[in-house]
Amino acid sequence: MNLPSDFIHKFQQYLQDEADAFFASYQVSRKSGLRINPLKITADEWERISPFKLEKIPFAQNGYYYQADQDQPGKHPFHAAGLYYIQEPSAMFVAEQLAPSSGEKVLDLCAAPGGKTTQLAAMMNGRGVLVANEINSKRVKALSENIERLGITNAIVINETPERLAERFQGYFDKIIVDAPCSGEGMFRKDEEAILHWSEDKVLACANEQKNILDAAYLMAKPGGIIVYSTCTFSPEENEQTIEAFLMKYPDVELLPIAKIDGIESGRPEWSLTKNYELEKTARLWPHKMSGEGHFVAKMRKTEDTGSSNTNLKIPNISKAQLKDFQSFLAETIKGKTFRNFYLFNQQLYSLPDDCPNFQGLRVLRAGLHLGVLKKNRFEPNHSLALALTKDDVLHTYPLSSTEDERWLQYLKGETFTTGEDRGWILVTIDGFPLGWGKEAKGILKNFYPKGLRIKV
Ligand SMILES: C[S@@+](CC[C@H](N)C(=O)[O-])C[C@H]1O[C@@H](n2cnc3c(N)ncnc32)[C@H](O)[C@@H]1O
Repeated sequence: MNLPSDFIHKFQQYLQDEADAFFASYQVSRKSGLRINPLKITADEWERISPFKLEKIPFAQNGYYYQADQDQPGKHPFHAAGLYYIQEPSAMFVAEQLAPSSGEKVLDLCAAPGGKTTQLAAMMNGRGVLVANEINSKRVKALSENIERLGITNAIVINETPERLAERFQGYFDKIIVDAPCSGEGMFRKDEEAILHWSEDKVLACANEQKNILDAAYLMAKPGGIIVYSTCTFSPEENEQTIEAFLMKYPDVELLPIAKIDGIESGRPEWSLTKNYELEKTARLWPHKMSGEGHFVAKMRKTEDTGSSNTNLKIPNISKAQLKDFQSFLAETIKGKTFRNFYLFNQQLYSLPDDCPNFQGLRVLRAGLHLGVLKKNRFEPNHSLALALTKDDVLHTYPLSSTEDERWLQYLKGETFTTGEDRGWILVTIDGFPLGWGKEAKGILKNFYPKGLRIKV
């Protein structure tokens, strides 16, 4: 791998004796990670059924290293069933620092494709409000799909600039992650493009952008609210110096300590412009000190009250009579599970989180749980609903096995099945975990796995 010469020169200066070990890490193959989804499976159950050779990641609850030369977890049907999220190991450390609780109001400001969002959602366990925002209109679609796949029911996916979001969510959030766009020096092993696009100008441009994004995050935090800032780059301009500038601009913000475990080190106060020794509290994950690509993380608390702008949405916005076809679907398909906070938008029916904020007028891709669509005299369930259920929530399943035959592959390709029965909506499962819907009539199970997700033949 050919590292940019300016990059080598820069880190020889910064790292001195350590520089050779740092550069050598770029020549070693990287370790891949996956994080299991506790919304669907416990660690014990996963360790019993895992088809992959795994090793625990010490600093991330639910995180495992896998052997990329032996296994392809992205192609296993458990991936389509949302049992795990494939994530770079050191990235898993970031959301652990925010550690939201059930019921809190949480923002992931730069969220796509959803690594941190899905981790935060698992910690929130379906309660509270999780706003996942992504500025890029293509990347936000992948974010929305990942939220669906993992069965997350309390997220609102938004495609706005941080500034526009801040106008609407002033003083609203208990906890915010700013996983900032950066020069990606920790991506060099994974992505040659990151090397080609790197320059010192890019580092400085990213540092400017990061400061603007943090301004918006500051406005959106409640008094007492926590902001976790992270990058996957090493340049001090985007890390210690970005936080240094933030602390100088907002004197009410205080840095909070991060536990330095398992090879994780302190940030480098000596790399800040004012040698602010508080920056010792930040964390650096170095690829030559732990198994992962590297990250910088800072955890802060805002103390001042800077006003608030959001009000709750008025829900439900739909009458009991309009819900008639949905109620018939529930009676015929679902057992022992209720839904609330109904919200109808263009005939699409959602179940919103409790205390849902007013998102009207913003570009929203997904709000809470997408239940389905009200068609003329019938209700058609959405794929999101299938992935948010368990096999025990429904009257009928069509069980597929990941080991016995390849019918799961036929299902993911969109094929129909002959069942000989006529039971209506059926939850198709893989080893007991929902994969999607099928509709059975006159002995044929029609495939409702979304066309955009199907495996191409
Ligand atoms: C490091 S990535 C986020 C990764 C994500 N948090 C995850 O864990 O999967 C940074 C994101 O910031 C977005 N971004 C780029 N410029 C931005 C800006 N000016 N404001 C907010 N987000 C921006 C990028 O599109 C990108 O998706």
